[in-house]
Amino acid sequence: MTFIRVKRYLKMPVVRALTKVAKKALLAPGCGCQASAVAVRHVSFSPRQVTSASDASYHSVSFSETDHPKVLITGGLGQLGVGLAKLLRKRFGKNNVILSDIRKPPTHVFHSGPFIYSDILDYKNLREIVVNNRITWLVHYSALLSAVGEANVPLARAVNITGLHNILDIAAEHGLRLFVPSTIGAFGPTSPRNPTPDLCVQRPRTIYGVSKVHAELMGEYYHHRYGLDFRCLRYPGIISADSQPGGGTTDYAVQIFHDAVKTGKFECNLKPDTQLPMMYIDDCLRATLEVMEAPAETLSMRTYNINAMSFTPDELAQEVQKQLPDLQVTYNIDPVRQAIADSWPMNFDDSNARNDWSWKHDYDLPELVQTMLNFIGSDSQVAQAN
Ligand SMILES: NC(=O)C1=CN([C@@H]2O[C@H](COP(=O)(O)OP(=O)(O)OC[C@H]3O[C@@H](n4cnc5c(N)ncnc54)[C@H](O)[C@@H]3O)[C@@H](O)[C@H]2O)C=CC1
Ligand SMILES: CC(=O)[C@H](N)C(=O)O
Repeated sequence: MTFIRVKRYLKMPVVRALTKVAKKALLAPGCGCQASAVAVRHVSFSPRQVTSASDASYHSVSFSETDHPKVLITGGLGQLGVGLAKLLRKRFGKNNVILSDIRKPPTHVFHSGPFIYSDILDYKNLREIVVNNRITWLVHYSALLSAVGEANVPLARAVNITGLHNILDIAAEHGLRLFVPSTIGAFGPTSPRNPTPDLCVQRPRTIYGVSKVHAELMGEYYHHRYGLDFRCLRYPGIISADSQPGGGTTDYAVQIFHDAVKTGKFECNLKPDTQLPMMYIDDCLRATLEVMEAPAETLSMRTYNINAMSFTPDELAQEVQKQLPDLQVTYNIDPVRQAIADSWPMNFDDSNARNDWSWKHDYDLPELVQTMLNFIGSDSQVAQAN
């Protein structure tokens, strides 16, 4: 039994390739005891993989496409994770989707399905969760977004880059299907901005953007080198009514709705003519599920742009004013966010996603505004009644 497991383990492409590298280093001329210790330290995956050998083979062999996936969402208490868990639980069953984060979940989230503490910087804890829960899909949402990332570069580098390395290694070792979102922020001032295609110059000027280009490239590298089933969508700015954004450049497009309903006044931190690609959360989460379920042969790429609409603060304000004519909008520009927005795409070309796996958005600007106001309006009426 042990023999069979070790054989299966050695058959995993990632282990095979990494074992070769380790062997080569160990067999290099003049390589004695001391040198082998150095080699093992250099190939730092080695201790991680040796200790998880039997579990790794079990998981990679046992997953069948006809089974429901067992999903782990990291960073699940942010703007997107709770909504994604709800959608995936509807499809795969409540107990097949585990939300995780380093924050304490609100009561309604805690009672809505499995929640677990997971710090993506803690490799062993992450591995334990994947093994004990027989995880087959990993949706990696933990990140520091563009504006908060610029405010704390060392933390953004740790979470967005070191954390991603842990995720990639775990996913490769355990044969997981891995989704990592990228962003319009993975492009920079030298990228074509209107429209921005999938493949072009990517020289972002934020730690967030740099870390996301790194994630795209590392995921694709692991896919080609080790067969990791890596899938990635570049999201536009996401707009949601029942979850708050986590400190990005596109956050204004959520805040305007709350302020419009609650105070009738909104102070915008971007210039009125700053055009950015945006999407309603339901479209974003559906796209995520669709690309995760897409047959591998339909994916001509592993990283796709997706888009729904593009607008400026002025255009958004005018659309909101059609419903709430008394809304007053003023502008107080945040230079950090403005500089970031000025380097990002104005329009996103998502034709590859539309052609390859039939991506199609449901919400344009008028439907987005109507939906947001209905949701926030009814919510504030309930709050006032209570
Ligand atoms: N919301 C948006 O407009 C867009 C989001 N994305 C991407 O989608 C993903 C999810 O985004 P949001 O939910 O908006 O982000 P968010 O900022 O709202 O949430 C991120 C979560 O990561 C968690 N986190 C931070 N450090 C962690 C650690 N060490 N271990 C585990 N969790 C940790 C935080 O506690 C937080 O709950 C991110 O990767 C983001 O880059 C991409 C483009 C647009
Ligand atoms: C577009 C994003 O990635 C995010 N909302 C941000 O503004 O940082």
